[in-house]
Amino acid sequence: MVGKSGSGKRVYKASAEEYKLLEEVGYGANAVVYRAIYVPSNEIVAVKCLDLDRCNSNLDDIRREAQIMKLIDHPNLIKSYCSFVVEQHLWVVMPFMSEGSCLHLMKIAYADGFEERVIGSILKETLKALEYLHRHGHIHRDVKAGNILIDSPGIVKLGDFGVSACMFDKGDRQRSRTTFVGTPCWMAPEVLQPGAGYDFKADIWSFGITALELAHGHAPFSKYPPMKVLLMTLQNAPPGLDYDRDKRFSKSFKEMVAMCLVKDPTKRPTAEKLLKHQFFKAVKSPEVALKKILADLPPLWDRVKALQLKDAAQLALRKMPSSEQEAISQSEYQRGVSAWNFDIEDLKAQASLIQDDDESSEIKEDEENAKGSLLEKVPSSSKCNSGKEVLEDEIIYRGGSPVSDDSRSSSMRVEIPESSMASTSNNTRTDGREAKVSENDLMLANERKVVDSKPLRNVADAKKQAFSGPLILSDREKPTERSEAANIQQVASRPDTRRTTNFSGPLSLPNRASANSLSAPMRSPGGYMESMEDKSKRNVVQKGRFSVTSENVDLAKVPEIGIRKPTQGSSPLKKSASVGEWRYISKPVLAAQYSREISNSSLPSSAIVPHLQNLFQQTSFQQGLILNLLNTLQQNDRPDGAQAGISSQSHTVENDTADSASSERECILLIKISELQAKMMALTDELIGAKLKHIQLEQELNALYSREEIETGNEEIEEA
Ligand SMILES: Nc1ncnc2c1ncn2[C@@H]1O[C@H](COP(=O)(O)OP(=O)(O)OP(=O)(O)O)[C@@H](O)[C@H]1O
Repeated sequence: MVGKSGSGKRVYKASAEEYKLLEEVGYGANAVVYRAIYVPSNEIVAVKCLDLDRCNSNLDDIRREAQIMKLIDHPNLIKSYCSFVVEQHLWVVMPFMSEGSCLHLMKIAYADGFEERVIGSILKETLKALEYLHRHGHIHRDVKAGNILIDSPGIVKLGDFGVSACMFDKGDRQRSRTTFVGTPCWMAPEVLQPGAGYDFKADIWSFGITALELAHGHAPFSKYPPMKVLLMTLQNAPPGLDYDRDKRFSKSFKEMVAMCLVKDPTKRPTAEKLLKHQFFKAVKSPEVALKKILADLPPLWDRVKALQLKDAAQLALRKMPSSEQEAISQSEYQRGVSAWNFDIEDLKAQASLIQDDDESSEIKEDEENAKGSLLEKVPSSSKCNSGKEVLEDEIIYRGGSPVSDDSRSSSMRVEIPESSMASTSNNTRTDGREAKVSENDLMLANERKVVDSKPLRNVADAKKQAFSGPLILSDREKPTERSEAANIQQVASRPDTRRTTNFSGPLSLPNRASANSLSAPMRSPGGYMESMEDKSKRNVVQKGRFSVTSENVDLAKVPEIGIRKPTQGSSPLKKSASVGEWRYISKPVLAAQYSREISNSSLPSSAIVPHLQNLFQQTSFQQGLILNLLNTLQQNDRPDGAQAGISSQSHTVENDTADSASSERECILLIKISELQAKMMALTDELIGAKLKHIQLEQELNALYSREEIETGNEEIEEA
């Protein structure tokens, strides 16, 4: 089997042996992307390795989709040269976009977003791609900065079309799919609204969100937990560029964004019409507009590594036993990974976790700006904690409204078996490679490390991993069998990071356990529209798990960074097969080993980061344990006898003294721990900065060397 390049001249063989995978240049919810060499012609290409196991799809359908991707022919769309199956992966060969995605660019160098002229140029190219797709009856459904790819010297292409996340649901697959996939921040309200159905105008909404993302460096609401974003998208006024706050942007840009972000899809312009908007008239060609932002950047793979390291460090720092799910989901969410499987039970559970103590100004601004019609129906005092009610009203009941046409509804509705709910295991990286940062990753050399198809085999290995440990800190293993008492006990034994900031009063239990134990089944008909011609055909918003996928960072690996790799199963932190479940193995022996290794070696500063992370994790974990012990002490000493077997009479003066002494100790410990945390964060930031600087210096040095070599060569020639 062979494929052809866009020009129709080059032929690509559909066989893994013909491709040499080089560095990892990107990762998404379902795929890892590599720079690769097409051996027969020595050409650089990109190979996207899509994990079919995670797609929950019929192979023929995926093949058909890949064919569609091959047929696409537009300068602003990434087309595939060919695709083929390697074990449980689909390899899609496509042009290599040397500057990566706009999201990567922002993360590495433009955290606050791009200048308007850059944005205009990127958006115009993207819009041309959308216009082409829509004209041909396709909806992209995943327009976002992470899917807008750039090649030097400024070619902009929309990617992730056709294969990503098995977006094209047709025929049988529509019925068999058990997850509703999308990237919440970018999703149009009608997409989130079960039963509403949607068409190509959903792309225009996502396009508007992408404009905001490029302007601010992040999508609106990205700091909120995912389920809150769903509610906010449905209930709040649409986000937009603020006329005062976003002074640096022109009126026409603001207008253009506002046109896209209208809740009623029929009122949004088509891509064709939008292209004629005033804003796009003055836009320069991307080669000119993007030149400045692409200058002086390290190679894509080094950027990706740096980002991975940063992500890993951030997650590790935030990672605490009871907040691991929030940390991961938040990270994924902010990255805009499109693998969110919505499950109302989990949504309800998450809703109960929403707190109004968000500190970021963005969140406050968002809340101030939010003048949602539906939200107004909810008493303000209960908005946050009543997320559950809001969900029930707005999602469950509306979503569950019966579809009158029985035959249609039977083909639309999908009820996920309990087993599949329990087995949603998306925690391993999509290609099965050890996530993120390995010892090699930490080496800053510009060596081009060649990888083979080993990562694909590792998937199976990763899945086979037995996760066991003496201390199980998850309450999710058997939700239906667990008693409330057991929940409480388990939660009591689980440290909660939020407590660390609360230095006074008794340590309260989080409500996650009870929230998570909600188990009422829910079905939800929903709406996808396949194409413009197919508007009447309603698709399924299926029940699935609100699954947290952490392909981006495998925290289980973080403690291993920079040290000898422990044997399988000996990592102190393991992911279990079920979502969000973590098991901790407290191992002082490992800690001792780490410190021995650190002190015995002259490691470069970059290699120390992971050790710091590890120390930090251990500290956090110990902190959790201390808190739990203190909590248990407090509960046992409580005078009201609420705890079994304790009577008020037993509360003596000694107990009072012990109480105050222990709470004093608790305070001191907590303060110390917080100080340690702050120091660790500062150190990690510093080291990451140093690493990036190192890369840059190395490049400069290399350039100097080669210049010198050339000069010496010239001199020799002259002398000769
Ligand atoms: N052709 C390419 N050249 C260079 N980098 C690429 C290419 N294709 C994809 N990437 C990088 O890989 C990342 C992931 O790819 P992609 O979005 O296709 O995967 P995915 O699993 O579908 O992700 P998502 O979760 O965003 O849907 C992109 O964000 C981009 O940074």
